[in-house]
Amino acid sequence: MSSLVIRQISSSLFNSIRSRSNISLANMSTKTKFETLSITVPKPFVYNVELNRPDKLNAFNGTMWHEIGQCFKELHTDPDCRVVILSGSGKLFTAGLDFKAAIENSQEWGDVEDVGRKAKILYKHITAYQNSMSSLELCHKPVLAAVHSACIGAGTSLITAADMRYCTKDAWFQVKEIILGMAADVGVLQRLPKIIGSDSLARELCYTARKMDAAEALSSGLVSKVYEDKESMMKGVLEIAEDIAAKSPIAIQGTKRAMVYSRDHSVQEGLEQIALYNQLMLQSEDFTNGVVALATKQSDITFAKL
Ligand SMILES: CCC/C=C/C=C/C(=O)SCCNC(=O)CCNC(=O)[C@H](O)C(C)(C)COP(=O)(O)OP(=O)(O)OC[C@H]1O[C@@H](n2cnc3c(N)ncnc32)[C@H](O)[C@@H]1OP(=O)(O)O
Repeated sequence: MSSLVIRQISSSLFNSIRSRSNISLANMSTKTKFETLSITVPKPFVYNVELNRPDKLNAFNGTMWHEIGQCFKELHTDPDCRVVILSGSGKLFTAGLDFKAAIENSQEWGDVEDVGRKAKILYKHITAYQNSMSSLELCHKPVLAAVHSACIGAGTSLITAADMRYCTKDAWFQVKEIILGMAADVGVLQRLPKIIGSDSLARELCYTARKMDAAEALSSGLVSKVYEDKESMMKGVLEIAEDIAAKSPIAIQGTKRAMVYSRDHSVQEGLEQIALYNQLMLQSEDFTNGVVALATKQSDITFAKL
């Protein structure tokens, strides 16, 4: 064995021990407290963000819109978080827009007479809500949506900004905005056709607001897997999340960034983006350690926090 490989192996083992010692149990507790979200850490590096207004069917009020954006912005830079599971508490995932809160909030622009000024206020709200949804995508950590029972309106927009989706067999999805007399404006029209790969089916769902059941969600590619019930879903999704959390965070975050970027750019632009990323990241210890582990058949490799 060459001295270079020996040096690499010792560096790899050192980093592996250092990474393990970096996993501080003190950090694995609920962090920032949110009013409408519950954050827990079920396994090292795996966070569970739960929509937590069960008595209001997890409907989106102003606070929830704001806190989702705030939460994913924080998780984006949290080195203890490598993967996020997004679920809902109570009887269903979410009933979508809280129409009672929406009626109250409309007073802010309802009293303004001039159409241009009203429009400006509405624009501010719409773009803030869009940013809240997009925060899942802008967060470099993979987000796994776990849906049980109903996922309506804003909820369907929310899960289309996640990386992967899973559901229970009693789950159903609805793009309901058309019934409210509005064109959906927080991401589902943009993201759904690309996820399910059928523009025709996406338009049918958005124009008719018909419910899509779990079997159709699976066959159309909206979800990756259907589970018997919420308990088995949470267990199964946690296993997938743990698997991802054990991988190099540089590799996982780079992969997410490349896939989000490539969805919206040409193949050539995507190739350039990943070449620029990897010209830096292939110099990281994760790459050296990963290759050495493979070459020396080490199976328990761990990676330092990022
Ligand atoms: C710029 C903003 C862009 C965002 C736009 C987003 C748009 C959308 O999200 S459109 C979708 C809006 N949501 C709905 O239309 C869902 C309406 N609710 C239902 O269909 C049913 O409630 C549901 C199937 C979710 C559950 O049915 P279930 O029989 O189990 O419960 P209910 O007896 O119907 O409801 C229990 C109480 O919850 C209240 N409630 C239900 N949904 C909402 C909601 N979205 N917002 C506020 N409150 C909701 C319902 O009124 C009942 O209250 P109470 O009568 O006081 O017991």
